[in-house]
Amino acid sequence: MASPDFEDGFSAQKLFNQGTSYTYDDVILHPYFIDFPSEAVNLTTHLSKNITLSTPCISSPMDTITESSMAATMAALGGIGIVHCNNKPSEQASIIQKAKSVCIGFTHDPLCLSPSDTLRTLTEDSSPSPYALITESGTLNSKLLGILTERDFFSVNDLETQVKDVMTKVPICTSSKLSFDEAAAFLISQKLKYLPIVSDDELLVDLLTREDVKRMRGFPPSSVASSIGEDGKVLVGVAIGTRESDKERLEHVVKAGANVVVLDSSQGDSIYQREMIGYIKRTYQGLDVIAGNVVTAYQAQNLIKAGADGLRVGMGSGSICTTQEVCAVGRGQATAVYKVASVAKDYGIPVIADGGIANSGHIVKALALGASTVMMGSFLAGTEEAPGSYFYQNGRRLKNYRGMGSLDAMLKGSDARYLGDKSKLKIAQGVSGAVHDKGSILKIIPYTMQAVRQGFQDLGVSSIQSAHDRCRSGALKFEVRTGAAQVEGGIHDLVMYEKKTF
Ligand SMILES: NC(=O)C1=CN([C@@H]2O[C@H](COP(=O)(O)OP(=O)(O)OC[C@H]3O[C@@H](n4cnc5c(N)ncnc54)[C@H](O)[C@@H]3O)[C@@H](O)[C@H]2O)C=CC1
Ligand SMILES: O=c1[nH]c(=O)c2[nH+]cn([C@@H]3O[C@H](COP(=O)(O)O)[C@@H](O)[C@H]3O)c2[nH]1
Ligand SMILES: [K+]
Repeated sequence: MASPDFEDGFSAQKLFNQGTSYTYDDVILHPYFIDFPSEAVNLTTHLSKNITLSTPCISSPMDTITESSMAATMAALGGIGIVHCNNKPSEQASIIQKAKSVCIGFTHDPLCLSPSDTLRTLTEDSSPSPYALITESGTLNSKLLGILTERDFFSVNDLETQVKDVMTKVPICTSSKLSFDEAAAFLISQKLKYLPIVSDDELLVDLLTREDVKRMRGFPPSSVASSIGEDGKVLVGVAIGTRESDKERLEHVVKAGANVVVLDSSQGDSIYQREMIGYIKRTYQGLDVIAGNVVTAYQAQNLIKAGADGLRVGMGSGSICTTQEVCAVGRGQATAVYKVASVAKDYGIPVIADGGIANSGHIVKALALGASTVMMGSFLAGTEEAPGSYFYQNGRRLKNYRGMGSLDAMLKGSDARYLGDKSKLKIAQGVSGAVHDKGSILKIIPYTMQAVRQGFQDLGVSSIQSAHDRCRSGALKFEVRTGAAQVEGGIHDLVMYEKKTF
Protein backbone atom coordinates (compact mmCIF):
# COMPACT_ATOMS: atom_id res chain seq x y z
CA MET A 1 0.00 0.00 0.00
CA ALA A 2 1.16 3.53 -0.74
CA SER A 3 1.81 5.78 2.26
CA PRO A 4 -1.06 8.13 3.12
CA ASP A 5 -0.52 11.78 2.43
CA PHE A 6 -1.43 13.12 5.88
CA GLU A 7 0.61 15.22 8.26
CA ASP A 8 0.21 12.70 11.07
CA GLY A 9 3.05 11.39 13.24
CA PHE A 10 6.82 11.71 12.85
CA SER A 11 9.25 9.63 10.83
CA ALA A 12 12.00 8.08 12.97
CA GLN A 13 14.49 10.39 11.30
CA LYS A 14 12.54 13.48 12.36
CA LEU A 15 11.76 12.19 15.84
CA PHE A 16 15.28 11.12 16.78
CA ASN A 17 17.03 14.23 15.45
CA GLN A 18 15.70 16.64 18.03
CA GLY A 19 18.41 16.29 20.65
CA THR A 20 16.33 14.23 23.06
CA SER A 21 17.39 10.78 24.26
CA TYR A 22 14.32 8.55 24.12
CA THR A 23 13.78 5.13 25.53
CA TYR A 24 11.23 2.53 24.42
CA ASP A 25 8.50 3.74 26.79
CA ASP A 26 8.85 7.34 25.56
CA VAL A 27 7.79 6.47 22.03
CA ILE A 28 4.76 4.82 20.47
CA LEU A 29 4.17 3.54 16.95
CA HIS A 30 1.23 4.32 14.71
CA PRO A 31 -0.77 1.34 13.48
CA TYR A 32 -1.19 0.81 9.73
CA PHE A 33 -3.42 -1.05 7.30
CA ILE A 34 -3.55 -4.83 7.92
CA ASP A 35 -3.86 -7.21 4.97
CA PHE A 36 -2.42 -10.45 6.43
CA PRO A 37 -2.96 -12.65 9.48
CA SER A 38 -0.51 -12.46 12.41
CA GLU A 39 0.62 -16.03 11.62
CA ALA A 40 1.98 -14.68 8.32
CA VAL A 41 4.55 -12.55 10.16
CA ASN A 42 8.01 -14.01 9.66
CA LEU A 43 10.56 -13.06 12.33
CA THR A 44 13.54 -14.68 10.59
CA THR A 45 16.52 -12.40 10.99
CA HIS A 46 20.29 -11.97 11.04
CA LEU A 47 22.34 -12.24 14.21
CA SER A 48 25.47 -11.18 12.34
CA LYS A 49 26.60 -10.94 8.73
CA ASN A 50 26.69 -14.71 8.21
CA ILE A 51 24.35 -16.12 10.85
CA THR A 52 20.58 -16.34 10.42
CA LEU A 53 18.11 -17.00 13.24
CA SER A 54 14.40 -17.83 13.02
CA THR A 55 13.69 -16.08 16.34
CA PRO A 56 15.17 -12.61 16.99
CA CYS A 57 16.10 -13.33 20.60
CA ILE A 58 19.49 -13.64 22.31
CA SER A 59 20.27 -14.41 25.92
CA SER A 60 22.85 -12.09 27.43
CA PRO A 61 26.39 -13.21 28.33
CA MET A 62 25.84 -12.85 32.08
CA ASP A 63 26.70 -15.42 34.74
CA THR A 64 23.11 -15.47 36.02
CA ILE A 65 21.66 -15.83 32.49
CA THR A 66 23.59 -17.93 29.96
CA GLU A 67 25.17 -21.28 30.64
CA SER A 68 24.45 -24.63 28.94
CA SER A 69 20.73 -25.00 29.67
CA MET A 70 19.89 -21.45 28.54
CA ALA A 71 22.10 -21.67 25.43
CA ALA A 72 20.68 -25.06 24.37
CA THR A 73 17.06 -24.00 24.91
CA MET A 74 17.42 -20.59 23.23
CA ALA A 75 18.88 -22.33 20.17
CA ALA A 76 16.13 -24.96 20.21
CA LEU A 77 13.63 -22.09 20.07
CA GLY A 78 15.37 -20.52 17.06
CA GLY A 79 17.35 -17.88 18.98
CA ILE A 80 20.83 -18.11 20.47
CA GLY A 81 22.54 -17.89 23.85
CA ILE A 82 25.89 -16.18 24.37
CA VAL A 83 27.86 -17.99 27.08
CA HIS A 84 29.39 -15.60 29.63
CA CYS A 85 33.12 -15.42 30.32
CA ASN A 86 33.13 -14.81 34.08
CA ASN A 87 34.88 -18.16 34.51
CA LYS A 88 38.00 -20.06 33.50
CA PRO A 89 38.38 -20.69 29.74
CA SER A 90 38.10 -24.45 30.38
CA GLU A 91 34.80 -23.89 32.23
CA GLN A 92 33.44 -21.75 29.42
CA ALA A 93 34.49 -24.43 26.92
CA SER A 94 32.74 -27.21 28.83
CA ILE A 95 29.54 -25.11 29.06
CA ILE A 96 29.61 -24.85 25.24
CA GLN A 97 30.19 -28.59 24.82
CA LYS A 98 27.38 -29.36 27.22
CA ALA A 99 24.99 -26.94 25.49
CA LYS A 100 25.72 -28.70 22.21
CA SER A 101 24.89 -32.12 23.63
CA VAL A 102 21.76 -31.25 25.64
CA CYS A 103 18.47 -32.76 24.40
CA ILE A 104 15.62 -30.41 25.35
CA GLY A 105 13.00 -31.93 27.62
CA PHE A 106 15.12 -34.72 29.07
CA THR A 107 16.19 -34.89 32.73
CA HIS A 108 19.75 -33.68 32.64
CA ASP A 109 22.17 -34.76 35.33
CA PRO A 110 20.05 -37.73 36.50
CA LEU A 111 21.18 -39.33 39.77
CA CYS A 112 23.86 -41.93 38.97
CA LEU A 113 25.34 -44.44 41.42
CA SER A 114 28.03 -47.08 41.09
CA PRO A 115 27.21 -50.77 41.76
CA SER A 116 29.00 -50.74 45.14
CA ASP A 117 27.15 -47.70 46.50
CA THR A 118 24.69 -48.51 49.27
CA LEU A 119 21.01 -47.67 49.60
CA ARG A 120 22.03 -45.16 52.25
CA THR A 121 23.44 -42.92 49.47
CA LEU A 122 19.99 -42.76 47.95
CA THR A 123 18.10 -41.97 51.13
CA GLU A 124 20.46 -39.71 53.08
CA ASP A 125 19.34 -36.57 51.20
CA SER A 126 16.51 -34.54 52.77
CA SER A 127 14.47 -35.11 49.59
CA PRO A 128 15.55 -38.61 48.51
CA SER A 129 15.54 -39.39 44.82
CA PRO A 130 12.81 -41.82 43.71
CA TYR A 131 15.27 -43.46 41.31
CA ALA A 132 18.96 -43.97 40.54
CA LEU A 133 20.74 -45.12 37.41
CA ILE A 134 23.60 -47.50 38.02
CA THR A 135 26.63 -47.13 35.78
CA GLU A 136 30.10 -48.65 35.87
CA SER A 137 31.71 -45.44 37.18
CA GLY A 138 28.69 -44.02 38.98
CA THR A 139 28.52 -41.07 36.59
CA LEU A 140 27.01 -40.13 33.23
CA ASN A 141 28.87 -41.19 30.07
CA SER A 142 29.63 -44.59 31.57
CA LYS A 143 28.18 -48.03 30.74
CA LEU A 144 24.61 -48.43 32.03
CA LEU A 145 24.29 -51.48 34.30
CA GLY A 146 20.90 -51.12 35.94
CA ILE A 147 18.12 -48.96 37.35
CA LEU A 148 16.86 -48.61 40.88
CA THR A 149 13.34 -47.42 41.55
CA GLU A 150 11.11 -47.53 44.62
CA ARG A 151 9.85 -50.95 43.49
CA ASP A 152 13.39 -52.29 43.95
CA PHE A 153 14.24 -50.85 47.35
CA PHE A 154 10.83 -50.26 49.01
CA SER A 155 10.91 -53.41 51.13
CA VAL A 156 14.68 -53.50 51.79
CA ASN A 157 15.34 -52.36 55.37
CA ASP A 158 19.14 -52.68 55.50
CA LEU A 159 20.51 -49.38 54.23
CA GLU A 160 23.97 -50.94 53.86
CA THR A 161 22.68 -53.16 51.01
CA GLN A 162 24.68 -52.49 47.86
CA VAL A 163 22.63 -51.21 44.94
CA LYS A 164 23.96 -53.94 42.64
CA ASP A 165 22.12 -56.52 44.78
CA VAL A 166 18.69 -54.93 44.39
CA MET A 167 18.78 -53.01 41.10
CA THR A 168 16.91 -54.12 38.01
CA LYS A 169 19.60 -55.26 35.60
CA VAL A 170 19.56 -54.51 31.86
CA PRO A 171 16.82 -51.87 32.01
CA ILE A 172 14.83 -50.94 28.92
CA CYS A 173 16.58 -47.98 27.36
CA THR A 174 16.62 -46.16 24.06
CA SER A 175 19.01 -44.47 21.67
CA SER A 176 20.12 -40.89 22.05
CA LYS A 177 19.45 -40.51 18.31
CA LEU A 178 15.70 -40.44 18.97
CA SER A 179 13.99 -37.05 19.16
CA PHE A 180 12.13 -36.09 22.34
CA ASP A 181 8.79 -36.96 20.71
CA GLU A 182 10.03 -40.37 19.55
CA ALA A 183 11.51 -41.20 22.96
CA ALA A 184 8.31 -39.99 24.69
CA ALA A 185 6.18 -42.23 22.42
CA PHE A 186 8.39 -45.20 23.33
CA LEU A 187 8.15 -44.46 27.08
CA ILE A 188 4.35 -44.29 26.82
CA SER A 189 4.05 -47.45 24.67
CA GLN A 190 6.20 -49.40 27.16
CA LYS A 191 4.26 -47.94 30.15
CA LEU A 192 7.57 -46.87 31.70
CA LYS A 193 8.22 -44.25 34.36
CA TYR A 194 11.94 -43.92 33.61
CA LEU A 195 13.64 -44.39 30.26
CA PRO A 196 17.47 -44.17 30.23
CA ILE A 197 18.92 -42.73 27.04
CA VAL A 198 22.15 -44.33 25.82
CA SER A 199 24.67 -43.63 23.09
CA ASP A 200 25.66 -46.05 20.33
CA ASP A 201 28.41 -47.43 22.56
CA GLU A 202 25.92 -48.02 25.41
CA LEU A 203 27.05 -45.11 27.56
CA LEU A 204 24.33 -43.42 29.63
CA VAL A 205 23.76 -39.86 28.35
CA ASP A 206 20.35 -38.78 29.70
CA LEU A 207 17.09 -39.91 31.25
CA LEU A 208 13.49 -39.37 30.16
CA THR A 209 10.81 -39.59 32.86
CA ARG A 210 7.03 -39.63 32.71
CA GLU A 211 7.14 -36.27 34.52
CA ASP A 212 9.31 -34.85 31.70
CA VAL A 213 6.72 -35.94 29.15
CA LYS A 214 3.86 -34.38 31.15
CA ARG A 215 5.82 -31.16 31.57
CA MET A 216 6.74 -30.81 27.90
CA ARG A 217 3.09 -31.29 26.92
CA GLY A 218 2.33 -28.11 28.86
CA PHE A 219 4.49 -26.01 26.52
CA PRO A 220 3.36 -24.63 23.17
CA PRO A 221 4.65 -26.58 20.16
CA SER A 222 7.57 -24.84 18.51
CA SER A 223 6.63 -23.39 15.13
CA VAL A 224 10.13 -22.25 14.15
CA ALA A 225 13.35 -23.94 13.08
CA SER A 226 16.00 -24.47 15.74
CA SER A 227 19.34 -22.71 15.30
CA ILE A 228 21.70 -25.38 13.98
CA GLY A 229 25.30 -24.81 12.91
CA GLU A 230 27.44 -26.46 10.27
CA ASP A 231 28.54 -29.03 12.88
CA GLY A 232 24.92 -30.26 12.96
CA LYS A 233 24.64 -29.13 16.59
CA VAL A 234 22.90 -26.10 18.12
CA LEU A 235 24.45 -22.69 17.56
CA VAL A 236 26.21 -21.36 20.64
CA GLY A 237 27.82 -17.94 21.01
CA VAL A 238 30.55 -16.90 23.42
CA ALA A 239 31.58 -13.67 25.07
CA ILE A 240 35.23 -12.80 25.52
CA GLY A 241 37.11 -9.71 26.67
CA THR A 242 39.84 -7.78 24.93
CA ARG A 243 42.90 -8.65 27.04
CA GLU A 244 45.85 -10.63 25.73
CA SER A 245 44.64 -13.62 27.79
CA ASP A 246 41.35 -13.59 25.89
CA LYS A 247 43.19 -14.85 22.80
CA GLU A 248 43.96 -18.08 24.64
CA ARG A 249 40.36 -18.22 25.90
CA LEU A 250 39.16 -17.88 22.34
CA GLU A 251 41.26 -20.81 21.22
CA HIS A 252 39.63 -22.98 23.93
CA VAL A 253 36.08 -21.98 23.11
CA VAL A 254 36.49 -22.25 19.34
CA LYS A 255 37.81 -25.79 19.84
CA ALA A 256 34.72 -26.48 21.98
CA GLY A 257 32.55 -25.48 19.01
CA ALA A 258 31.63 -21.80 19.57
CA ASN A 259 29.86 -20.50 16.45
CA VAL A 260 30.10 -16.74 17.00
CA VAL A 261 32.05 -14.47 19.33
CA VAL A 262 30.85 -11.35 21.15
CA LEU A 263 33.41 -8.83 22.40
CA ASP A 264 31.92 -7.95 25.77
CA SER A 265 32.52 -4.39 26.81
CA SER A 266 30.43 -1.50 28.09
CA GLN A 267 32.21 0.93 25.74
CA GLY A 268 33.29 -1.00 22.67
CA ASP A 269 34.77 1.79 20.58
CA SER A 270 38.30 1.22 21.82
CA ILE A 271 41.73 0.41 20.47
CA TYR A 272 41.37 -2.90 22.36
CA GLN A 273 38.33 -3.99 20.35
CA ARG A 274 39.79 -2.81 17.04
CA GLU A 275 42.91 -4.88 17.64
CA MET A 276 40.93 -7.91 18.84
CA ILE A 277 38.63 -7.80 15.80
CA GLY A 278 41.70 -7.68 13.54
CA TYR A 279 43.31 -10.57 15.40
CA ILE A 280 40.18 -12.75 15.21
CA LYS A 281 39.66 -11.99 11.52
CA ARG A 282 43.27 -12.93 10.77
CA THR A 283 43.28 -16.06 12.94
CA TYR A 284 39.81 -17.57 12.56
CA GLN A 285 38.45 -17.29 9.04
CA GLY A 286 34.70 -17.69 8.93
CA LEU A 287 34.09 -16.83 12.60
CA ASP A 288 31.68 -13.89 12.94
CA VAL A 289 32.64 -11.24 15.49
CA ILE A 290 30.03 -9.07 17.18
CA ALA A 291 31.52 -5.92 18.66
CA GLY A 292 30.19 -3.36 21.14
CA ASN A 293 28.58 -2.03 23.09
CA VAL A 294 27.99 1.18 21.19
CA VAL A 295 25.28 3.84 21.22
CA THR A 296 26.40 6.44 18.66
CA ALA A 297 26.74 6.50 14.88
CA TYR A 298 30.44 7.38 15.19
CA GLN A 299 31.23 4.42 17.46
CA ALA A 300 29.27 2.13 15.15
CA GLN A 301 31.16 3.23 12.07
CA ASN A 302 34.52 2.73 13.78
CA LEU A 303 33.76 -0.86 14.74
CA ILE A 304 32.28 -1.68 11.33
CA LYS A 305 35.41 -0.33 9.65
CA ALA A 306 37.50 -2.46 12.01
CA GLY A 307 35.68 -5.53 10.63
CA ALA A 308 32.76 -6.20 13.00
CA ASP A 309 30.13 -8.59 11.61
CA GLY A 310 27.49 -7.39 14.05
CA LEU A 311 27.01 -4.65 16.63
CA ARG A 312 25.59 -4.75 20.15
CA VAL A 313 23.81 -1.56 21.19
CA GLY A 314 23.10 -0.24 24.67
CA MET A 315 24.90 1.62 27.39
CA GLY A 316 23.31 1.90 30.79
CA SER A 317 19.88 0.77 29.59
CA GLY A 318 19.98 -2.62 31.32
CA SER A 319 17.81 -3.30 34.36
CA ILE A 320 20.88 -3.92 36.56
CA CYS A 321 23.02 -1.14 35.00
CA THR A 322 24.29 1.90 36.84
CA THR A 323 26.69 3.07 34.10
CA GLN A 324 24.74 6.25 33.27
CA GLU A 325 24.63 7.13 36.96
CA VAL A 326 28.30 6.30 37.64
CA CYS A 327 29.97 7.46 34.43
CA ALA A 328 27.49 9.95 32.95
CA VAL A 329 27.60 8.28 29.55
CA GLY A 330 25.06 6.28 27.61
CA ARG A 331 21.89 6.96 25.70
CA GLY A 332 18.16 6.34 25.82
CA GLN A 333 17.81 2.92 24.23
CA ALA A 334 15.28 3.82 21.50
CA THR A 335 17.53 6.63 20.25
CA ALA A 336 20.66 4.46 20.52
CA VAL A 337 19.12 1.61 18.52
CA TYR A 338 17.81 3.92 15.79
CA LYS A 339 21.08 5.87 15.42
CA VAL A 340 23.37 2.83 15.37
CA ALA A 341 21.06 0.81 13.11
CA SER A 342 20.84 3.69 10.61
CA VAL A 343 24.62 3.59 10.09
CA ALA A 344 24.93 -0.20 10.29
CA LYS A 345 22.25 -0.63 7.62
CA ASP A 346 24.45 1.26 5.13
CA TYR A 347 27.07 -1.47 5.58
CA GLY A 348 24.67 -4.42 5.83
CA ILE A 349 25.67 -5.08 9.46
CA PRO A 350 22.95 -6.42 11.80
CA VAL A 351 22.36 -4.75 15.14
CA ILE A 352 21.47 -6.28 18.51
CA ALA A 353 19.32 -4.10 20.80
CA ASP A 354 20.82 -5.00 24.18
CA GLY A 355 19.21 -4.17 27.51
CA GLY A 356 16.01 -2.59 28.73
CA ILE A 357 13.62 -5.16 27.25
CA ALA A 358 10.81 -5.55 29.75
CA ASN A 359 7.89 -6.63 27.52
CA SER A 360 6.96 -7.72 23.99
CA GLY A 361 6.14 -4.10 23.04
CA HIS A 362 9.77 -3.15 23.70
CA ILE A 363 10.85 -5.93 21.30
CA VAL A 364 8.49 -4.62 18.59
CA LYS A 365 9.90 -1.12 19.06
CA ALA A 366 13.54 -2.28 18.98
CA LEU A 367 12.98 -4.26 15.76
CA ALA A 368 10.98 -1.44 14.16
CA LEU A 369 13.78 1.01 14.95
CA GLY A 370 16.29 -1.06 13.00
CA ALA A 371 17.53 -3.78 15.35
CA SER A 372 17.68 -7.28 13.86
CA THR A 373 17.60 -9.02 17.25
CA VAL A 374 17.14 -8.20 20.93
CA MET A 375 19.42 -9.30 23.74
CA MET A 376 17.83 -9.91 27.11
CA GLY A 377 18.99 -10.35 30.67
CA SER A 378 16.23 -9.48 33.09
CA PHE A 379 13.47 -10.83 30.78
CA LEU A 380 15.06 -14.31 30.99
CA ALA A 381 16.33 -14.08 34.58
CA GLY A 382 14.55 -16.27 37.11
CA THR A 383 13.65 -18.87 34.47
CA GLU A 384 14.35 -22.57 34.88
CA GLU A 385 17.05 -22.34 32.21
CA ALA A 386 18.98 -19.53 33.97
CA PRO A 387 21.95 -20.71 36.08
CA GLY A 388 21.56 -20.93 39.85
CA SER A 389 19.02 -22.43 42.24
CA TYR A 390 15.73 -20.97 43.38
CA PHE A 391 15.38 -19.80 46.97
CA TYR A 392 12.46 -18.53 49.02
CA GLN A 393 12.09 -15.09 50.57
CA ASN A 394 8.86 -13.88 52.19
CA GLY A 395 7.02 -16.74 50.56
CA ARG A 396 8.24 -15.88 47.05
CA ARG A 397 10.37 -18.18 44.89
CA LEU A 398 13.34 -16.21 43.59
CA LYS A 399 16.58 -16.56 41.64
CA ASN A 400 19.59 -14.27 41.73
CA TYR A 401 20.24 -11.86 38.86
CA ARG A 402 23.25 -9.54 38.80
CA GLY A 403 25.09 -7.13 36.54
CA MET A 404 28.45 -8.25 35.18
CA GLY A 405 29.88 -4.97 36.42
CA SER A 406 28.49 -5.47 39.93
CA LEU A 407 30.96 -5.99 42.76
CA ASP A 408 29.64 -9.54 43.28
CA ALA A 409 30.32 -10.52 39.66
CA MET A 410 33.72 -8.82 39.64
CA LEU A 411 34.73 -10.67 42.80
CA LYS A 412 33.67 -13.98 41.29
CA GLY A 413 35.54 -13.35 38.04
CA SER A 414 38.72 -12.38 39.87
CA ASP A 415 40.71 -12.67 36.64
CA ALA A 416 42.65 -10.14 34.62
CA ARG A 417 39.55 -8.13 33.88
CA TYR A 418 39.51 -6.43 37.26
CA LEU A 419 41.13 -8.04 40.23
CA GLY A 420 44.26 -9.25 38.48
CA ASP A 421 44.98 -5.57 38.11
CA LYS A 422 45.39 -4.91 41.85
CA SER A 423 46.59 -1.37 41.29
CA LYS A 424 43.11 -0.33 40.13
CA LEU A 425 40.32 0.73 42.44
CA LYS A 426 37.17 -1.17 41.59
CA ILE A 427 34.06 0.83 40.80
CA ALA A 428 30.80 -1.06 40.35
CA GLN A 429 28.69 -0.26 37.31
CA GLY A 430 25.91 -2.64 38.16
CA VAL A 431 23.92 -4.14 40.98
CA SER A 432 23.18 -7.60 42.27
CA GLY A 433 19.64 -8.66 43.16
CA ALA A 434 16.94 -11.25 42.60
CA VAL A 435 13.89 -11.77 40.39
CA HIS A 436 10.85 -13.98 40.83
CA ASP A 437 10.45 -17.45 39.32
CA LYS A 438 9.28 -17.05 35.71
CA GLY A 439 8.95 -20.72 34.69
CA SER A 440 10.52 -21.99 31.51
CA ILE A 441 11.61 -20.05 28.43
CA LEU A 442 9.97 -22.90 26.49
CA LYS A 443 6.77 -21.04 27.35
CA ILE A 444 7.95 -17.43 27.60
CA ILE A 445 9.67 -17.18 24.20
CA PRO A 446 6.91 -18.70 22.00
CA TYR A 447 4.20 -16.57 23.65
CA THR A 448 6.33 -13.43 23.50
CA MET A 449 7.07 -14.04 19.82
CA GLN A 450 3.34 -14.42 19.10
CA ALA A 451 2.79 -11.06 20.83
CA VAL A 452 5.55 -9.57 18.64
CA ARG A 453 3.87 -11.02 15.52
CA GLN A 454 0.62 -9.34 16.56
CA GLY A 455 2.48 -6.07 17.03
CA PHE A 456 3.98 -6.39 13.54
CA GLN A 457 0.55 -7.13 12.12
CA ASP A 458 -0.80 -3.92 13.73
CA LEU A 459 2.07 -2.04 12.07
CA GLY A 460 1.15 -3.58 8.71
CA VAL A 461 4.60 -5.20 8.30
CA SER A 462 5.02 -8.93 7.85
CA SER A 463 8.81 -9.24 8.33
CA ILE A 464 11.70 -7.60 10.15
CA GLN A 465 13.17 -6.56 6.81
CA SER A 466 9.97 -4.78 5.76
CA ALA A 467 9.80 -3.04 9.17
CA HIS A 468 13.36 -1.78 8.59
CA ASP A 469 12.52 -0.64 5.06
CA ARG A 470 9.41 1.24 6.21
CA CYS A 471 11.31 2.87 9.07
CA ARG A 472 14.08 3.99 6.72
CA SER A 473 11.67 5.35 4.12
CA GLY A 474 9.89 7.41 6.79
CA ALA A 475 6.60 5.58 6.22
CA LEU A 476 6.63 4.11 9.74
CA LYS A 477 5.26 6.82 12.04
CA PHE A 478 6.24 7.45 15.64
CA GLU A 479 5.26 9.88 18.34
CA VAL A 480 6.58 10.76 21.77
CA ARG A 481 4.26 9.92 24.66
CA THR A 482 3.84 12.44 27.44
CA GLY A 483 3.95 11.18 31.02
CA ALA A 484 0.13 11.24 31.06
CA ALA A 485 -0.04 9.33 27.76
CA GLN A 486 2.24 6.68 29.24
CA VAL A 487 -0.02 6.39 32.28
CA GLU A 488 -3.03 6.13 29.98
CA GLY A 489 -1.26 3.43 27.95
CA GLY A 490 -0.78 1.36 31.08
CA ILE A 491 -3.37 -0.17 33.39
CA HIS A 492 -5.21 2.53 35.33
CA ASP A 493 -8.24 3.34 37.47
CA LEU A 494 -8.81 -0.17 38.75
CA VAL A 495 -9.25 -1.00 42.41
CA MET A 496 -7.59 -4.35 41.83
CA TYR A 497 -6.53 -6.53 38.95
CA GLU A 498 -4.45 -9.54 38.05
CA LYS A 499 -2.10 -9.15 35.10
CA LYS A 500 -1.77 -12.37 33.14
CA THR A 501 -0.03 -12.04 29.79
CA PHE A 502 -0.50 -15.62 28.58
N1 LIG B 1 25.96 -2.48 28.31
C1 LIG B 1 26.24 -1.75 29.35
O1 LIG B 1 25.67 -0.70 29.55
C2 LIG B 1 27.25 -2.20 30.32
C3 LIG B 1 27.68 -3.49 30.39
N2 LIG B 1 28.56 -3.90 31.34
C4 LIG B 1 28.97 -5.30 31.37
O2 LIG B 1 29.90 -5.48 32.41
C5 LIG B 1 30.98 -6.28 31.98
C6 LIG B 1 32.28 -5.56 32.08
O3 LIG B 1 32.32 -4.51 31.14
P1 LIG B 1 33.58 -3.55 31.03
O4 LIG B 1 33.95 -3.04 32.38
O5 LIG B 1 33.31 -2.57 29.99
O6 LIG B 1 34.70 -4.61 30.60
P2 LIG B 1 36.05 -4.47 29.77
O7 LIG B 1 36.80 -5.70 30.01
O8 LIG B 1 35.80 -4.13 28.35
O9 LIG B 1 36.76 -3.23 30.40
C7 LIG B 1 37.33 -3.19 31.71
C8 LIG B 1 38.49 -2.21 31.73
O10 LIG B 1 39.58 -2.81 31.09
C9 LIG B 1 40.11 -1.98 30.06
N3 LIG B 1 40.70 -2.83 29.01
C10 LIG B 1 40.05 -3.69 28.19
N4 LIG B 1 40.91 -4.32 27.36
C11 LIG B 1 42.17 -3.85 27.69
C12 LIG B 1 43.48 -4.13 27.21
N5 LIG B 1 43.67 -5.01 26.21
N6 LIG B 1 44.51 -3.48 27.77
C13 LIG B 1 44.31 -2.60 28.77
N7 LIG B 1 43.10 -2.30 29.27
C14 LIG B 1 42.02 -2.92 28.73
C15 LIG B 1 38.90 -1.18 29.64
O11 LIG B 1 39.26 0.01 28.98
C16 LIG B 1 38.22 -0.92 30.98
O12 LIG B 1 38.84 0.12 31.66
C17 LIG B 1 30.63 -6.74 30.58
O13 LIG B 1 29.98 -7.98 30.70
C18 LIG B 1 29.67 -5.70 30.09
O14 LIG B 1 28.75 -6.21 29.14
C19 LIG B 1 29.08 -3.03 32.23
C20 LIG B 1 28.70 -1.74 32.23
C21 LIG B 1 27.76 -1.21 31.27
O1 LIG C 1 25.76 -0.98 33.34
C1 LIG C 1 25.79 -2.22 33.39
N1 LIG C 1 26.33 -2.79 34.46
C2 LIG C 1 26.43 -4.11 34.61
O2 LIG C 1 26.92 -4.60 35.61
C3 LIG C 1 25.91 -4.90 33.55
N2 LIG C 1 25.84 -6.24 33.36
C4 LIG C 1 25.21 -6.39 32.17
N3 LIG C 1 24.88 -5.23 31.64
C5 LIG C 1 24.15 -4.98 30.40
O3 LIG C 1 22.76 -5.11 30.65
C6 LIG C 1 22.18 -6.00 29.69
C7 LIG C 1 20.96 -6.70 30.24
O4 LIG C 1 19.95 -5.76 30.49
P1 LIG C 1 18.47 -6.20 30.91
O5 LIG C 1 18.54 -6.82 32.25
O6 LIG C 1 17.69 -4.92 30.95
O7 LIG C 1 17.98 -7.13 29.86
C8 LIG C 1 23.33 -6.92 29.35
O8 LIG C 1 23.13 -7.62 28.15
C9 LIG C 1 24.53 -5.98 29.34
O9 LIG C 1 24.66 -5.26 28.15
C10 LIG C 1 25.30 -4.29 32.47
N4 LIG C 1 25.25 -2.96 32.39
K1 LIG D 1 19.78 1.27 33.97
